[in-house]
Amino acid sequence: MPAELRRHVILNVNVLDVGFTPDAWRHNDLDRLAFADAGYYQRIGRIAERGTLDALFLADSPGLADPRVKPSLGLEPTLILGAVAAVTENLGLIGTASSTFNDPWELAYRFLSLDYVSGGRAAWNVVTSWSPAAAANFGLSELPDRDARYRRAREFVEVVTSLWRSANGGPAVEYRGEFFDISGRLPAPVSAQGFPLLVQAGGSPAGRELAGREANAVFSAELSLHAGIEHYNHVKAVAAAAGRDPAQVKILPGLITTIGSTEGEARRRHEETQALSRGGFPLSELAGALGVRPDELDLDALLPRKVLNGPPDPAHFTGSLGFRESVVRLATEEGLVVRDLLTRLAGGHGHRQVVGTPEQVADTIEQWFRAGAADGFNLMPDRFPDGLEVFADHVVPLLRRRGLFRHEYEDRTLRGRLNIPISQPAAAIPVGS
Ligand SMILES: Cc1cc2nc3c(=O)[nH]c(=O)nc-3n(C[C@H](O)[C@H](O)[C@H](O)COP(=O)(O)O)c2cc1C
Repeated sequence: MPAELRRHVILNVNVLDVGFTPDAWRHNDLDRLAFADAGYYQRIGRIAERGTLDALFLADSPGLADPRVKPSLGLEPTLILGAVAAVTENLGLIGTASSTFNDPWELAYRFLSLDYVSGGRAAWNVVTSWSPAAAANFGLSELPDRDARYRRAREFVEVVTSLWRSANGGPAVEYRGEFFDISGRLPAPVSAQGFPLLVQAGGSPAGRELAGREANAVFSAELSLHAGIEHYNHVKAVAAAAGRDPAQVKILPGLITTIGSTEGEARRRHEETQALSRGGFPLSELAGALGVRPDELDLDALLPRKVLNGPPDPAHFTGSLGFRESVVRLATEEGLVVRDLLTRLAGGHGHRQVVGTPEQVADTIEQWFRAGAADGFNLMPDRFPDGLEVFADHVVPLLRRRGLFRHEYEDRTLRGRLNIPISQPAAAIPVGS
């Protein structure tokens, strides 16, 4: 099929906890520990496949979150994705793993094995992470600064992709870098799609650079169409400058959805979840994302100058610069006081949110896709599983009718569906250039 006929919106479902509104776990209808059960992900995977979604996406934070904020248990993503693979046939499987903490050989082995057993459906989402608690779990006294994390990420990606290419008789890897010194090859077989796709999340300049040079897809956080277009064009331009086809890097912002059969019903559902919030948490989360203390934010005032001037020390502010920029831009463009900003962010996630009917959700998706702000979305339903069910059963048919989404899976591998063939090995890029 010609490439232009295959071009449609890419839709992944991002499964975090019991849903994306921060206090969804307090809802009486939900099992707050459901996400500590592999069957939970399998049920969601089946719904996603019913809606012919591209992939199920899992974040990862290899450290304990504050249990006073929400239930803090997690299961390792590639293992859960293996369980989802067992009950699905086509759904892609995207797992997040940090390049700051893992070992590249071990990670390459784990993801290629997942890719093989799933029939070529896996992707690795590379992140550089932000949590000092996670760093301590890996024996680091502090989180390395952003520059060092991204230097390591570039080497890590190069080693992992070289190892994937070494599988099944490919060339052995001889790598000497600032962080890794490796002679090796992988014992795993190549998969039906060759090896996993590479996704990236992190919107700082270094993050966008890594994405444009290496990634097949980017999970971004964008609140306005204008910012979305800018990010989209930036990453595509980096890809072109690196000698890549810009169409080979797909931009997928997060999209939080609260859907009702009428706008009023959607609003009531949204307000019901908001009402579960017990204060404190959203403000502390926003403060952390901005790099200030909660008491430095006045609920009835605009963001303070200190915030607008940038993070106190960009090298040591450990949060995501991409998230931060997205939130500050929204507040300044729309003149929001902190209280209104918190409502708009539903907890400081920095992702676009739609509360409305299936038509309104489809309209947003179509608008961003046609405006060149997104190749698709990482969907973040307010609650699972019903938030995804209503998307699969009511939004997907609308997108199909508009010619924006597939009616059935056209290829069993993720690479085939996204039309991303394996490229020749890229020319080596000197570290730090
Ligand atoms: C959309 C998005 C999703 C992210 N998901 C994760 C994740 O699952 N696990 C993690 O450790 N870090 C995650 N990060 C955080 C980044 O890895 C981290 O903040 C890092 O410092 C780089 O972000 P930056 O380039 O935006 O500054 C995510 C960041 C963004 C923007």
